[in-house]
Amino acid sequence: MNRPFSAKDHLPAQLFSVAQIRELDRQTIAAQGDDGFTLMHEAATSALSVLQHHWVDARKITVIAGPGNNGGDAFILAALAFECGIRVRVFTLGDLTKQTSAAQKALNMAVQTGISIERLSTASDLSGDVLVDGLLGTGLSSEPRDEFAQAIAAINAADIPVLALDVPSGLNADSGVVYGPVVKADVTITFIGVKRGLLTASGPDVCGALELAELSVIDSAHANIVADAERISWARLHDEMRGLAPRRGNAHKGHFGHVLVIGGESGFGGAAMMAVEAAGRIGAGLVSCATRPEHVPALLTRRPEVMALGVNSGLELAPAIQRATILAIGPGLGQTSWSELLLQQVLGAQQPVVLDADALNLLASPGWHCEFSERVAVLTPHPGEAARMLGMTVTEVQTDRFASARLLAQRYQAVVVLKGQGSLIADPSGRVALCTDGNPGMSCGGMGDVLTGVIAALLAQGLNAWDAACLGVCCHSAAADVAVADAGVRGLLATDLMPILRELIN
Ligand SMILES: NC(=O)C1=CN([C@@H]2O[C@H](COP(=O)(O)OP(=O)(O)OC[C@H]3O[C@@H](n4cnc5c(N)ncnc54)[C@H](OP(=O)(O)O)[C@@H]3O)[C@@H](O)[C@H]2O)[C@@H](O)CC1
Ligand SMILES: Nc1ncnc2c1ncn2[C@@H]1O[C@H](COP(=O)(O)OP(=O)(O)O)[C@@H](O)[C@H]1O
Ligand SMILES: [K+]
Repeated sequence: MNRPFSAKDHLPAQLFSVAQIRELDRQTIAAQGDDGFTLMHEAATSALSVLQHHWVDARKITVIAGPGNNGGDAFILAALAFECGIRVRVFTLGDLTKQTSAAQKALNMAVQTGISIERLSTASDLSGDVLVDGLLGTGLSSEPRDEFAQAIAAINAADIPVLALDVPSGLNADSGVVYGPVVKADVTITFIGVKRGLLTASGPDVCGALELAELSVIDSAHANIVADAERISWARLHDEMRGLAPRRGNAHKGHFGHVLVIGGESGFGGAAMMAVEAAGRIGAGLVSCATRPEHVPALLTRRPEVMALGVNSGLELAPAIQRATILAIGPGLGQTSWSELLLQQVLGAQQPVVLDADALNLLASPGWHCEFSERVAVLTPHPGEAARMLGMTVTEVQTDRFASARLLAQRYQAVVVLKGQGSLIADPSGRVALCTDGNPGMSCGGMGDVLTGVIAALLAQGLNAWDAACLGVCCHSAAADVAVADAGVRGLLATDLMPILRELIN
């Protein structure tokens, strides 16, 4: 098996909000005692070396510079490239009378080298070996306005590799949201720290290869500012030994917990079966399943190891709950009176619990809200479920995934996994981790059910809610990455992950 390696593992663990980056920026510039030109020069220097590293043969580049400091970076890069013997064309856009003094100096530096500086228009010829996108950085405030939108479209249409400075123009680097047109970069060199939005929602779709130049940010600034979120991946957690301890020889099944999966209303039996199988493959000592009786034969045929309980009225559930050490409810649960009766009993029990899918939809409905401050609980909503739980639209949830995950964790007093590209794990104290594993092959039915089983089995083996959620999300996503490595993303099935989960967890 290929060792799963996140393409993001060269990046540090610390992820920052844009406000934090601006503060690191501000404190460093204050200490340097200038208007920011020194830091800008350093940013441009590192960007040029990234350009030359990725495009060794680049002899002719076109630089597109906006009116802000992102444009400032671009002007200096143009000047430095010219001095290295690269042919450079620079196009500008926007109101340059609004330039900061650092950006003005940057423009002057480019002018003084003798580079031709032109206004970008629809007739401009975007040619060369590389396009440098210095249009908009962290200062983007909304959907790119007219001429910026046209410029972005022209950059994307040019069919020339793009190096984005700091942020692909049009991407909100704080949230990962794209409001409208956005540059699709081949490489993004981001400055000072990794902005959290580059790694979640649409961020990874437009950054291309992401590189970081930390620049000479002063130590005292870093000491004052605690990163907003932590980047995690399977390889990182594994290297830091944040997983399960090796089993001792004298172990028995009672040491590894008993997961009871509850779900599988008529027509949805497979969901519960997938959670069951994943829990087994991650190493739960025992796995039971309470489901509609009609699903029991199929379940036992696929997995005779499971203890299958056919539940009709719902009242048969109590003894099974008593025997379990971990409850996992939701996969295929439905929202019928049967589902409600099962959920009620789970909410009345004490064991650590994983809640997913329809269990979350029920929790979101009137009269069902509850908090888990007295109980170990992991909630795993996708953005649609999160929207129902927060009384928002999906767009509102995604507009600030970090805030949405934190709000849910706080409201439910539980660890929350907000799923989707760049899955977030949040706890009630506001701590957030972002998983950089995973791929769009996972956008298929049943993937979430597998995750439920994975997290339940990690709880069963003694991890706390935070560690089980972080390790579970990374293991699940890394398994999907292994699964698509040779065969591609289309056609991945949730059950394809099962044997890989087993190899990874060992
Ligand atoms: N020394 C330093 O400070 C360092 C800074 N660094 C660099 O600075 C960048 C941040 O610079 P920044 O704050 O000037 O913002 P930036 O991204 O250039 O955009 C602002 C301009 O865009 C415009 N604009 C905004 N929204 C728009 C829209 N929707 N559609 C159209 N236009 C829009 C806005 O105009 P306004 O809306 O105000 O009229 C304004 O003119 C950062 O990403 C990094 O690259 C690094 O070099 C490290 C050192
Ligand atoms: N594009 C993607 N990139 C990374 N992970 C993804 C992507 N699409 C889906 N996933 C992951 O796949 C799983 C899908 O879960 P969910 O939507 O609950 O599926 P289901 O309800 O069908 O079981 C989640 O863990 C989610 O994070
Ligand atoms: K940019």
